[in-house]
Amino acid sequence: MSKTSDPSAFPPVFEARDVAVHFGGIRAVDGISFELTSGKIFGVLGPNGSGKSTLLGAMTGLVHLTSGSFEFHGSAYAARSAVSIARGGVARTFQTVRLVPSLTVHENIQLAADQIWTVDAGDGAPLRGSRRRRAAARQVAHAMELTGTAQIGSLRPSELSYGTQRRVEIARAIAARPKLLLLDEPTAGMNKHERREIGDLLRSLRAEGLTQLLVEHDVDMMVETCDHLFAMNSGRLIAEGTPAEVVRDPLVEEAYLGRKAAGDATRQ
Ligand SMILES: Nc1ncnc2c1ncn2[C@@H]1O[C@H](COP(=O)(O)OP(=O)(O)OP(=O)(O)O)[C@@H](O)[C@H]1O
Repeated sequence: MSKTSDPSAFPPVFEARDVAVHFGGIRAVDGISFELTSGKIFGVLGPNGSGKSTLLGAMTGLVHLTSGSFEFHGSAYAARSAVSIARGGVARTFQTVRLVPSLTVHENIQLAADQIWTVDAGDGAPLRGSRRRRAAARQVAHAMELTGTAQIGSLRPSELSYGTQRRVEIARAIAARPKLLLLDEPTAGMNKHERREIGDLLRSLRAEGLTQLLVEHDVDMMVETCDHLFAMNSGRLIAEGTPAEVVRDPLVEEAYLGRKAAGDATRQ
């Protein structure tokens, strides 16, 4: 159980129970359980190939579970399609930028809102016509404001720095008005300044109550940004707790931090 949760006061937003994803003989995710509670930033640390992206893929319906189950706001969803999971409120960004090159920033962000906005936030009634368009436009404007992309709405992805493209991707995910946002290495390829900006952005999303699960290799950023960390190795959860606890865990040091340090030394 997540140490950040008090089950009686805050039922989990998301629960994974003994989840496994096998590709033939490869146990990419090998029987892990965890809970995500509301309005916090959770992080997943782990060396290359430890199963982090496969886990996010399974959580978003892009990868089939071999066994185990997920619950989102108390409802099972392992068998649902990726589209229905997204419509249900789980959004994600990918390791590589996936913006549509021929569309402007605004159009890219609008795309997500158009696909997702089918029901009213309050009463769940289907939204149609101008009501639907107005609701989507409000959410697009809000996502662009939050991510600092409002001033670049008319530009195309090729005119933006890599870091800004990543921010547009986050804006697109937020425009789908998720209840849970999964971020796969959002700061990959960014400089220190851009990484700090992304950290600030994730904290401002947390202040709005958005639950987030972040996969990152930048340990400093994870420690600064996350409320609770999970550490994976060879498809298994080897530690969880506060960032300070997890980075000091001997199993994590051996599996991830030690190996990274050795790798860094090799490259120098
Ligand atoms: N579609 C697939 N078919 C076969 N094997 C796969 C597939 N996807 C992932 N794997 C394997 O599953 C394991 C976990 O991979 P995964 O990409 O989830 O790790 P990761 O922790 O996200 O790694 P990285 O940090 O490098 O992105 C690896 O051994 C990988 O080669």
